[in-house]
Amino acid sequence: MIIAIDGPAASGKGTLSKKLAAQYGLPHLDTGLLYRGVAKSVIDNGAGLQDRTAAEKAAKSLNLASFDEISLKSHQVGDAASVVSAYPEVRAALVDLQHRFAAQPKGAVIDGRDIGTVICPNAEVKIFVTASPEARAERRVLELRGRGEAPDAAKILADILARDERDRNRAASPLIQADDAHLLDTTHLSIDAAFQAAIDIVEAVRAGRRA
Ligand SMILES: Nc1ncnc2c1ncn2[C@@H]1O[C@H](COP(=O)(O)OP(=O)(O)OP(=O)(O)O)[C@@H](O)[C@H]1O
Ligand SMILES: Nc1ccn([C@@H]2O[C@H](COP(=O)(O)O)[C@@H](O)[C@H]2O)c(=O)n1
Repeated sequence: MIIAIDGPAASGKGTLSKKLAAQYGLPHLDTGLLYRGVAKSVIDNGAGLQDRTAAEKAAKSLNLASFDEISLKSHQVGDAASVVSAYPEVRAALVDLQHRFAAQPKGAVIDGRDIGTVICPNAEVKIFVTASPEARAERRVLELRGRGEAPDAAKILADILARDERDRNRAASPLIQADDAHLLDTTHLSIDAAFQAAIDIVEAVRAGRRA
């Protein structure tokens, strides 16, 4: 079974994906980490984010084994990732890896922005996770505080809005809800309630396929 989870930044995709993967015994891929890896590599190599050749080279030589998730998960790297992810050549370089992950015998839970629309259009279950920008910014602020940082809440909200704008309006694989995706708005849901709602969606789809 392939479960495709898409949605904007800090909507709770990763949290839900990890929990669904544990629930159903499936491997999980956070595709945002791939784009973050490309952005970090470009930055570390001293190239500018507008340098498309450097970004494509970084995407083609991405080494997952060297990923340091903590540094990749920083707010700045997330913003940089949304710049390089708009380059079609970067996206193209990362498609095979995602397809190979999805082709595992038991299936997979994969989260990102274009999983239900481009990477796994035939996924059995598609969930589009969303939440208001304010709720997402508040979650991100709490997350960063938990890591010992002192984020500026107004700037975090502005950055989330700017990232939404870039991700939704780019030409290559924009963030969009697939026609057959189930919308899950977590604005007023706790993590546990959102997880239960996601399980309800998966179980309803499975029951429908059995019927
Ligand atoms: N329903 C929820 N209620 C409150 N906090 C939540 C909820 N879901 C997730 N969170 C918290 O919000 C933060 C962002 O969640 P998460 O990393 O899952 O989002 P994401 O969509 O994967 O983000 P990104 O795409 O930017 O990586 C985390 O600190 C997480 O614990
Ligand atoms: N399938 C994907 C996944 C991510 N992106 C881009 O990467 C940025 C960071 O992603 P996070 O999920 O880790 O926040 C994101 O803003 C997107 O620009 C993507 O394009 N496609």
